[in-house]
Order: sequence, then structure tokens, then C-alpha cells
Amino acid sequence: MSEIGTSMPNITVRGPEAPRNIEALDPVFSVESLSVFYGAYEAVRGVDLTIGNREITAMIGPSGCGKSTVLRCFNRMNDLIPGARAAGKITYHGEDLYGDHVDPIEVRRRIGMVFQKPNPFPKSIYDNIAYGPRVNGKKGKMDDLVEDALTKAALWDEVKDKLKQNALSLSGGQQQRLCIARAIAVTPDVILMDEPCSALDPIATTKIEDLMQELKRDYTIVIVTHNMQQAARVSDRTAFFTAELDEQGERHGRLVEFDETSRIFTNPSDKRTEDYITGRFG
Ligand SMILES: Nc1ncnc2c1ncn2[C@@H]1O[C@H](COP(=O)(O)OP(=O)(O)OP(=O)(O)O)[C@@H](O)[C@H]1O
Repeated sequence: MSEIGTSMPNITVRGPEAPRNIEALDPVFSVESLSVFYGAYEAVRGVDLTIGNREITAMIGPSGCGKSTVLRCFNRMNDLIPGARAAGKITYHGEDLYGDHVDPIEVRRRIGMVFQKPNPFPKSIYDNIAYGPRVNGKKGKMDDLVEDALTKAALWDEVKDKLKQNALSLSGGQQQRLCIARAIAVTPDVILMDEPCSALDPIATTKIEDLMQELKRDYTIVIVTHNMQQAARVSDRTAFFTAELDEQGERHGRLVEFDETSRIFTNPSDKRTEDYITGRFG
């Protein structure tokens, strides 16, 4: 382990016993010179990033550096914020995500999102899962689909006997897995997670982290997390962002470094990354 790894005893990166074979990056998203504005304010400036297929990519960095802003660009959620605008280019499987012909609703079906606070609908567990497919035109009974989504989200065994119960009666961790099941039910390709464990206790957090390892067999995952240990535990690659002042004294979020997670946490190439992960900054 390098000097930085030695000075960070609390952060364990999965070692050679769990080889991940991630040298070749098969891009799902390619981000080129992405800047994101809220009105006249350029919150994020000049990001270049590639998100690999069926990998977990973590986005870390201090508060306000633009992690959530960049994440929301991947499924065009920023379109829903008045005054928000993206410049630059994001391709999704080689196609311009912001092209004129692209339907943002279909984008959000294929690229699902799980939020910081679990947000199930105030409906039954069953209807939470069935809702999306119904909206997308699926008719009739959905028992198999509901079971499949709940099984994939590692929740089936805990709820199979109470599917008609209100989802709000579940624990926070169960609600979050239900939200993941709800995202899965509309057969997405990518799942975006914005601090999905920050409202959960350590046991529920471990369950979600284990679940992410299962899910990456079928889905590409991008996670924003404040928790560096979590990024080190779950992700294949890590993007470190920071916010920096320009010559005019205006603060912009910037991508500092993007690399394999093991390298970011043991041998980063940028001093700012090193300072952040060793706790000297942020
Ligand atoms: N809806 C919005 N309208 C105006 N400014 C916004 C909006 N959302 C975010 N910003 C600004 O954009 C910048 C980046 O915010 P963002 O939430 O993306 O950062 P973050 O790294 O995810 O922060 P945190 O870790 O605290 O969640 C901040 O200066 C923030 O104030």
C-alpha cells in the first residue's frame, strides 16, 4: 500500500481477493466539457467523465461541489429545475442525451433514480412496484413482475406476506430497497443513487451496499456519497469533485480526478484528491 493508503487506516479498498477486471471501460455515458448553470450561475464547469457499463461509479467531494448537479444530468432531471441548463455534451450509448429527438420521459425510464430520503408512494407495497409499469401501459396482473423486482431488491422475503400493506409502514431501510425495486420494475439500464444511505442506520446501509454489488451484474450504477468508506467499499471507479474560485471570485464545481477506486484511495495523482481523502481538506 502506498503512503496515502497507510495514512488512511479507516478506508479499506477491496483487495486482489476480489478482482474486478475493470481495465477496459465500456462507456454507457461519455461526458465532454459539461457545464451546468442555474440561471447565470455556472455551478459546474468543464467536466469530462466516462461511466462504464455494469460498473459502480462513485462521485465524491465536499458539499456544494456539484455532485448531485452532475448526477441529475444523467437522466435529465435538471430539466425540471426552472433556470437550470446544461452545456457541453453527454452521450448515452453513443447518442446525444440532449438531442432534439430524445424524449426525457423515456430517458428517465431507462435511467432511474433513488434519492437520499426514501420516498415510497403512500400506497401498498404491491402498488408501489406496479405503478410505473402501469403508467408505461402494462395491463393486467403483475404478480410476477412485483415478485421479480422485490426479489432483485432483496426485499421479497421480508414483504411477501404483506404486499397489500402501506409502504410507509416499512422501516427506512426497507423503504429504500422498495424504492430500488420500484426503479427496477420499469426495466432500467442505469440506476442513479443520490446519497441513498445517508438516512439509514449501519445495518440498513450494509444491506443496500450488498444489494448494489448484486445489481451491478444487470445495471450500471452511479452513486453520489459523502461517505468515503462507502465509495471505497462499493465502487469500481471514483470521480473526485471540488469547488474552486475562478479569477472573478466565483465558485464552480470541477472534476479533479477520475480513476479506479483503488487508485484514488491509495495513490491519487492530484494533491487535492490526496488532501481530501486524507482528511486535510473538506
Ligand atoms: N436548484 C438549484 N438552484 C440554484 N442553485 C443550485 C440548485 N441546486 C444546486 N445549486 C447550486 O449548485 C452548486 C452545486 O450544488 P450540488 O447540490 O450539485 O452540490 P453537491 O456536491 O451535490 O452538494 P452536497 O454534497 O451538499 O449535496 C451549489 O453551489 C448549489 O448551491
